[in-house]
Amino acid sequence: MGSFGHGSLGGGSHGGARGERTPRNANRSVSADMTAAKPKPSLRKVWPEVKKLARPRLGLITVSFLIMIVNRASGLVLPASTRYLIDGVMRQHHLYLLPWIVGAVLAATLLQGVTSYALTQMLSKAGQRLITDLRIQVQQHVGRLPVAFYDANRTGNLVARIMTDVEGVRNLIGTGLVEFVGGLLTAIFAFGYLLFLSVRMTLLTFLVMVIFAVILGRAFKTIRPIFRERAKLNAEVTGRLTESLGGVRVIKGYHAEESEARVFAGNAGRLLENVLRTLTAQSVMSLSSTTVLGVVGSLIMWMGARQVVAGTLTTGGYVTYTLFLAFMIAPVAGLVSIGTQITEAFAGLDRTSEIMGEREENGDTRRSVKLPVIEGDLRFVDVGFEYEAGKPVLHDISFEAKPGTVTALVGSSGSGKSTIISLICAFHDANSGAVLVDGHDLATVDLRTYRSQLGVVLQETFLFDGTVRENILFSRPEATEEEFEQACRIARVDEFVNRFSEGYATIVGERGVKLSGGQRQRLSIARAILANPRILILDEATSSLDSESEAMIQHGLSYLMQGRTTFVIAHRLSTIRNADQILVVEQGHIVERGDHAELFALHGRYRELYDKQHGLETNLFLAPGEGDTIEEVAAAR
Ligand SMILES: Nc1ncnc2c1ncn2[C@@H]1O[C@H](COP(=O)(O)OP(=O)(O)OP(=O)(O)O)[C@@H](O)[C@H]1O
Repeated sequence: MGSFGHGSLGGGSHGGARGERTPRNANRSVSADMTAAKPKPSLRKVWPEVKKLARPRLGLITVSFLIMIVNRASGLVLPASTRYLIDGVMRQHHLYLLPWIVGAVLAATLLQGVTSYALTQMLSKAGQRLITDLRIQVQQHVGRLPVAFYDANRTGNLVARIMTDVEGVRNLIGTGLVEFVGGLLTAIFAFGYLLFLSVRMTLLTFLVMVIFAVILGRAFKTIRPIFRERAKLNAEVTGRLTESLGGVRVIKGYHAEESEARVFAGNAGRLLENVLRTLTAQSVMSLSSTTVLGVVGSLIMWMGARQVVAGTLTTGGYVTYTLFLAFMIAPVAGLVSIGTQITEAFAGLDRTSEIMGEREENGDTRRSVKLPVIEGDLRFVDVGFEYEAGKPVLHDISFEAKPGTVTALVGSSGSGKSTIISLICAFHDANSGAVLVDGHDLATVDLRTYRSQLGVVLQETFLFDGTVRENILFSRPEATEEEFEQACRIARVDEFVNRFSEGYATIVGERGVKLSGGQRQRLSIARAILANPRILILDEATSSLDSESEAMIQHGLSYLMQGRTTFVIAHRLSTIRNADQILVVEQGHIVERGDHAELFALHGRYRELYDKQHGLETNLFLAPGEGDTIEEVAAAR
């Protein structure tokens, strides 16, 4: 049971923690698993995203470009000066030129160094800041997505979305961009100068380069989908790994380490295959660029030497030409690796924009009703609900829970109890009928104003690997020390915490592994007491805690329930007996309703469940008051 998420959220604006169940198909309104194959990213598709990112940084980008022009132009002074050095100084003995040439080269090199430094400082840092901004944005957005989205997407996948996918933009705004545009600029400068030195040789070289560019374009086309697949694979591998590391107790309990290792090895192998494919493509590219270099080099040698002999080109002109050619070709060849990086960046950006396009649960324009402090009157009016189209889970559910009353939901497994609770938490919207809170349709309510009045205590307590104090204050960080201590006292957290040497500063371990089940429960009750919700959801533990813990929890719970509209997925007989109304749910219908005495006398489904459970419970060590026989209870009524 308890499949509406395992978070124990004591109020606050949190939308619900990720449950640990296997993902089932999502609500229709939410996209299916985002790892599903999507068309490849294209510049046109991600361009709006690139523009959005670049706009606030236009000043920085413009200044960087100006610096880049200076940087690249100064880099060409050295090769350009060779011609004057050979022809003027060495051959014609114009020694007076030498200091000028050397001075110019020194100054240009210095300028190049300083501008390179400035560029890296400005752009790399801007790139890293951008990554952080994006991560924060994506995380916030993901936090505001509906529960159905989480059901359809694996946790590890979402982690990859937030942490890895955005990293690629560094290559767009940061160093990748500098190298790409810088390389292009150098190539253009060099091309102009080459034309000036020899039109024929340059045009021929250009032709070879164009052919190379076409090949390169083709290669990129093949390589891009492989990169996209890599991101997907990576997310899958991380996803599975996160799950199996989190479920280590079950894995060890079933001695499934080896099969997990096999799954991981298989996944890692698929990842390797993908990387190898891109490496093959990359090596083909670098092979072709080396070939181009060789072809062009021989061509220049052939034609240049003949021109020098014929007297149409000076020796200095020839040497300078060769140097410039290298300056033109090197960046073009470098574009190969930068191109790969930029392709990766596009793939990442595409995935980021996809997730940012998911509608937030509070994003519906209908959600405009801001709730004041509510009474806690909750009504279901002919509510129908289905997770998947055509497979209704709830049918015509109608009931009212008056402020301050306790409503217990009972029924067999899979009957729809958790789904009713999910609708109360507004994790899903009703497909037909309405859920009303103090008369307001929950589908029109601003979720922040509603959820802050909702408290949830689940059997699977959701704890962070922080201190006891942090975990309790999670529901209301601004609570005073007095309020905090009072909540701990009522929930009897103080009793066990005082025995810890670190007290409230004790670290609870991931998911609270360093606490016992009963201690975790008490902690989550303190959290809910602190949140002071108007509506309280309790998902009772099925496993019996020892009677002492049980009694302690019961004490906290009965305090917690006072004056709040409470919904319990009930397993404890005491809770069921004391509930103001019991709804018996079967196959998505409420088949019986009433209090314990009425339903008990009815001899229907409730009586059947009750007898069965009571039979079970009498075989257990029970909490005080829980072992009464049916006759006693009936007589007491
Ligand atoms: N996210 C989901 N996607 C699709 N179907 C779902 C989803 N969650 C629940 N269901 C289906 O809805 C039905 C009702 O499930 P629900 O969890 O509400 O039952 P339950 O009464 O709380 O059961 P239990 O006591 O075992 O937790 C079941 O048939 C279940 O398979």
